[in-house]
Amino acid sequence: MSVHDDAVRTTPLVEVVGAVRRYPGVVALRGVDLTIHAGEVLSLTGENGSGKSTLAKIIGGVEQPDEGRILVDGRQTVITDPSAARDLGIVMISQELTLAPSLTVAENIMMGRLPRRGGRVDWSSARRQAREVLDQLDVHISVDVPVRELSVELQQEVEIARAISSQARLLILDEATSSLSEAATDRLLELVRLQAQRGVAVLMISHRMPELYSTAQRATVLRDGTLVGSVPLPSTPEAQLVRMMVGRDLGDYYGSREVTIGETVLEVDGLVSADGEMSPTSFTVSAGEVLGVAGLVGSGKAQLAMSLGGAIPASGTVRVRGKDVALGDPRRVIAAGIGYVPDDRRKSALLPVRSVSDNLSVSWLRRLGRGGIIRTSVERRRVKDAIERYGVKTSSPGKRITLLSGGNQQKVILGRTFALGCDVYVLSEPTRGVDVGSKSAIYAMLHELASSGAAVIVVSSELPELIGLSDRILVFFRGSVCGELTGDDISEQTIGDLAVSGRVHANDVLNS
Ligand SMILES: Nc1ncnc2c1ncn2[C@@H]1O[C@H](COP(=O)(O)OP(=O)(O)OP(=O)(O)O)[C@@H](O)[C@H]1O
Repeated sequence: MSVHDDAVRTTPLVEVVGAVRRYPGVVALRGVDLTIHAGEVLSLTGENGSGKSTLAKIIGGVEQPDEGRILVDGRQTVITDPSAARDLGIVMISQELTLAPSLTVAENIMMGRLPRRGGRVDWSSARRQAREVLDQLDVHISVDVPVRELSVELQQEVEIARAISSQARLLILDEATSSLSEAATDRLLELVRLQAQRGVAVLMISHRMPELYSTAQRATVLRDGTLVGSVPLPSTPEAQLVRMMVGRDLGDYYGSREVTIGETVLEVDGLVSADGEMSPTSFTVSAGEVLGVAGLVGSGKAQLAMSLGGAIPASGTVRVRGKDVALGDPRRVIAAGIGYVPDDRRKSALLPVRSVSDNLSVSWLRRLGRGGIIRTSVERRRVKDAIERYGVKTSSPGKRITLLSGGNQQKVILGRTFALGCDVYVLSEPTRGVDVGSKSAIYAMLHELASSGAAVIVVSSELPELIGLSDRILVFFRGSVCGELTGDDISEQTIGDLAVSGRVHANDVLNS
């Protein structure tokens, strides 16, 4: 008998009964129940804004329910704050990093439970324990460097190391894999399975279906703050789970369009990123074409998007409809007709203290400019149209953007960029954090942009998405393009081989 079979017969580790959470203008949870047992991996799924993070925060002590009860080991409990949750063995890892940037890796991992000897902190033991847990995660960094010197991905790994080493009884992962590389994601999921075998309960929020199907034993589905139901995994077909989430069949998920490739719109010649991570790169993209860009983390694909979007210094030639684009300056890049969506929305795309409305209109105003004279009624209508068109879930256009759920923030960024009427769109990880239903709507919009004559570049680490959308795919390996695929040559196998080794293996037959 598995730990899971055992678990479901016993008292749940955590039980939420009738949770209600209201925010100004929105009821995020409307009486939701959830149970999770020791040794179980439970996936919490649902569309953007359906209440998943709110429920996770209630269990993690970050938010208090307005109504409802929480039972831990069958006993009613008030989880007043995250430290009370930690005392109960509940540890949450979210997308927002909670590390102390000026402290070292070891200090962060061991924070709050530094080993002592003779009344003093035993630093050598602390460093050794931190090292051991990083080794488990296969993360090879010095435990003595301050966390602020690490990349976002490595910081996320330190966060995970801290949670894993804290002897948690319930681990909550709120889209914890979204900024991890493929390899790091695989390692984390393996560790999740291992923790569950040891009796730890794991509550996992992710919009990536393959992750849920490979790791969770059950899915609890929320829609608009209500519980739709719980189903076993992996035996529940994906289409059924999606229907529970979005309330309808998604049909032709990636969509399609009549591909009419027109004249060359974008010419890239010898483009090099100043950080040296991308070697000279040349290609063209035509009107009506969707060009996919694949590659592992660190392959140079992110530098391509950032260089084209003006987010990092770069040299070489980029032309839009024959006109040179000034590189390294986001404003001039937009003015030259390139709409860019970066992958790190929190850092570089949002105006965090401003409203949904301001965040939607910021780039229109920049592009339309006209001395800053825009009639507010016109702008209000544009904002309202964009909210409807892109399915942004917000109680009002005046709501502060950071109070929207993560996926809805992403839809605002895409919406404002799509509305620019550019010749070229460069979209880096466009559907990160976006739910399945909205992904499908975004794919339809990408087809629409291409059909209307734009040249679209999609940089993505999700292969099914790239394959479903692209007419042609460039694969990066160690800083350069190592392959260009079209038609039947496009497959997960060929892209994967090129991305990992820079070449196609003998058993992948390429049409030459
Ligand atoms: N602090 C807050 N103030 C106001 N509204 C909030 C706040 N936090 C969340 N909300 C709203 O509550 C609803 C549920 O948000 P929540 O973040 O729980 O959704 P989610 O299912 O996790 O979405 P996603 O998949 O996009 O992360 C949304 O409408 C959101 O805008």
